[in-house]
Amino acid sequence: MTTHTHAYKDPVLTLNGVSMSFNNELVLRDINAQILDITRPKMHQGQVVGFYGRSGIGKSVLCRIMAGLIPPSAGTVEVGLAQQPARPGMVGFVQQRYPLFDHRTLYDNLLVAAERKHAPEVARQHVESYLERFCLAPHHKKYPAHLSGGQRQRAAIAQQLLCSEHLILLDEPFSGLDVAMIDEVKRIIVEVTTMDELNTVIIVSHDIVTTTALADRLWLLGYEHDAAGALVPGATISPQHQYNLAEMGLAWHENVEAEPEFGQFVEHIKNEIRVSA
Ligand SMILES: Nc1ncnc2c1ncn2[C@@H]1O[C@H](COP(=O)(O)OP(=O)(O)OP(=O)(O)O)[C@@H](O)[C@H]1O
Repeated sequence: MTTHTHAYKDPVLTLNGVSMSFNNELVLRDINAQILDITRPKMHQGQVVGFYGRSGIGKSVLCRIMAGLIPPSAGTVEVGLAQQPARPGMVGFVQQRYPLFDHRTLYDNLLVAAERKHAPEVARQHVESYLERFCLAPHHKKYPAHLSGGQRQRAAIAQQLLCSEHLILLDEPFSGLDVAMIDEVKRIIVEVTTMDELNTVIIVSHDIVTTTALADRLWLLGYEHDAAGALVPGATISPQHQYNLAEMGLAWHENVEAEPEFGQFVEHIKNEIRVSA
């Protein structure tokens, strides 16, 4: 196992007693979790959090709460070094269908996002730099309908990064992609986290191997049982289901997936997911 030294600083995301009910049905129960800014020697790299759980357990609901799109029934979400309550637009949220404005070119889609945060001239510079970084420059005059699935996805990630405050949620970024595209999305996620030490990407995925290989931290949403063995209503992320891969020597590094400890850990996670619902 490779040892990678690291240190933690201030929080960049705090979930404080988050619960959510719909029509008296408790979906999420008392979630307490925190992501701290991580520093590594000679590296300015952010973090990737893999977020897992059985289908229908509440991952999308928690993402919408973290993105400030819906308020929780109880608890708070605080974002960024200033630890401000999450508001719409603060947290980038790339949903599966990659929503872009169909009647605007790719360039204009990105410019609208960048102008939410920057003055027009600075916004243009940011858009041009992101078009280059995400290999989208040759397509900047195209409308979303004329982009490939992968290009739309890269555009949606760039759009959310341009207007958000370092935190970005990706909902199933690997689903429906061929192996070459999965490699490309992985490269982009690594690129996003290496852009800025504060950049944090939360990946909701059923693709445990691909996501764990990229992750520094994992959250597993599941149910708990009471002392009598009965299921407690409402899914939560218990402390033992908040894994710190940096401390386990399994945080992202070249070819981590080839290491025997990685394979054993993935099997452990799969088993935990099987028994968590
Ligand atoms: N607006 C709503 N009103 C009522 N119930 C809702 C609402 N939104 C979500 N739910 C319920 O909350 C639960 C969790 O849904 P959610 O979409 O978060 O699951 P998920 O873990 O993202 O599932 P999947 O992996 O299949 O996408 C489901 O039972 C769903 O029906």
